[in-house]
Amino acid sequence: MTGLLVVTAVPAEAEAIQAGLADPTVAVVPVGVGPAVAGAATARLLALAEMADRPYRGVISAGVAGGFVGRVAVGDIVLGTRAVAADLGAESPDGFIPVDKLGMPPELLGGGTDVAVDSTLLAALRAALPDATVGPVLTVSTVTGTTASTDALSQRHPDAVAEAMEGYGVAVAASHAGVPFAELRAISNPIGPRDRDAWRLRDALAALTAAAAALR
Ligand SMILES: O=C(O)c1cccc(C(=O)CC[C@H]2O[C@@H](n3cnc4c(=O)[nH]cnc43)[C@H](O)[C@@H]2O)c1
Repeated sequence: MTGLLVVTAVPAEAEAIQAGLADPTVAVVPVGVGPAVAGAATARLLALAEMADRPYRGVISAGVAGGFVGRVAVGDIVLGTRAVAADLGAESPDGFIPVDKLGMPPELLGGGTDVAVDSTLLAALRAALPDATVGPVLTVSTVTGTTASTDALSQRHPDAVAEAMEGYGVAVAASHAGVPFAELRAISNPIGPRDRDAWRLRDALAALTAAAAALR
């Protein structure tokens, strides 16, 4: 049995986590941006480890994220309770319809649009990061960037704390491999009208480095 696998979107996130790690058995791999590439790359890493008879004992989707204003602040650490595929579905004149409400056979939906994180892994992370905000983390393929879409998303997910672009894909890969899943994010920007200059990447990456000691 090997240690934990931590997957990030970009190398800067992986380097930030690597810089704070205390446990040498944790592997940190930047796998790419978005749920499809992150899910496929994670599935491959998990399968290779399994074939080598060195399965990972957990996989964590980690990196920076947008935070819902009023629920979390820039620089905060978030621990996901569920990874929610928030834009997987259909638009309609009456609003967004999640894919699991479109009448498709459930077996085609791979467990639905909402994957719970592993309770044991989450409990260990909560104990090590008592100041973290805990709640559902949305996975989107398009970064939310208007007031209208922010309000709609916030109303559809009143308990969600953050959005990022990989968690659901990594969660599905973990679920198919039978490996416990969790999500750890540092808030780099508020979710809202797009303002790339307002992103506090350096602060968020520093928060990731500080949080990385909890990954063991
Ligand atoms: O340019 C850099 O130095 C740099 C350093 C670290 C990270 C990046 C990214 O571009 C990260 C992309 C990654 O961040 C997540 N993210 C962050 N904010 C949001 C958001 O408001 N909505 C959705 N996703 C967000 C996401 O997981 C991206 O993959 C650049």
